[in-house]
Amino acid sequence: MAVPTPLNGKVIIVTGASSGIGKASAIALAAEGASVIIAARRLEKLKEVQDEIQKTGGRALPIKCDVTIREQVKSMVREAESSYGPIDVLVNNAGVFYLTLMKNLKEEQWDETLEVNCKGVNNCIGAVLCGMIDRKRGHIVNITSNVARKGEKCMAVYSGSKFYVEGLSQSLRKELLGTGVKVTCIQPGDTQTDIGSDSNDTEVIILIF
Ligand SMILES: NC(=O)C1=CN([C@@H]2O[C@H](COP(=O)(O)OP(=O)(O)OC[C@H]3O[C@@H](n4cnc5c(N)ncnc54)[C@H](OP(=O)(O)O)[C@@H]3O)[C@@H](O)[C@H]2O)C=CC1
Ligand SMILES: N[C@@H](C=O)C(=O)O
Repeated sequence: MAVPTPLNGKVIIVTGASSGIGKASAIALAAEGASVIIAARRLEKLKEVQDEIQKTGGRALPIKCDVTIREQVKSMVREAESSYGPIDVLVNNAGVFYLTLMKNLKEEQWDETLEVNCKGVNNCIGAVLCGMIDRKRGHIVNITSNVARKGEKCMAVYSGSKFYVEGLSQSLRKELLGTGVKVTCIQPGDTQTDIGSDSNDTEVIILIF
């Protein structure tokens, strides 16, 4: 007989679940009995994660979604709810990271970092929040970073983007007091994933390696 767990039957969205921390989190949550919606841009990778979850008897629904595009996020949440029911937990994990010195003006990387790490978080929260408030329950989990509380060189824009999420979370937590909706930030330590592998600031690469 299956042992009941606190996550049994919960409906949980994990963004950025096609690799790294999001993928590992989705697999772990499904193993605890949650129905997991796995969202990211690379559908083929999401399907591999779904296969891995289903092989051990878990439930996972892959949905292609770019968190920077608000309409795609709303549609992902609609599809998730029509398949699995109301969202209990949103894990805002999708993120990008470039190691770069600000003076080297990697402007496209700055913009992408803010689009994904800040606006993507707004879009995802915006798509689930009213439903959670109406149901008087829900949990928003934001993946930030150690550099969300203390800056480090070569990470100015990334660190700023994660400070943003910490600030948003503190304010939202106060705004939601008494509603039954919780907000949590998690600051993972350094984890070996593909993040940062597209960094191409040669000065940083020379500095670090
Ligand atoms: N690794 C580490 O040391 C640490 C990581 N973190 C944070 O953890 C989170 C996960 O990072 P990690 O697992 O390391 O990195 P990965 O690069 O392995 O994962 C990042 C995920 O984000 C997704 N993603 C990126 N852009 C978008 C987008 N526009 N829309 C939807 N999904 C997107 C990617 O999927 P796809 O490309 O398929 O869209 C991918 O699944 C990030 O927020 C990161 O800042 C925090 C502290 C330490
Ligand atoms: N390693 C950094 C990015 O992934 C971090 O600690 O946030």
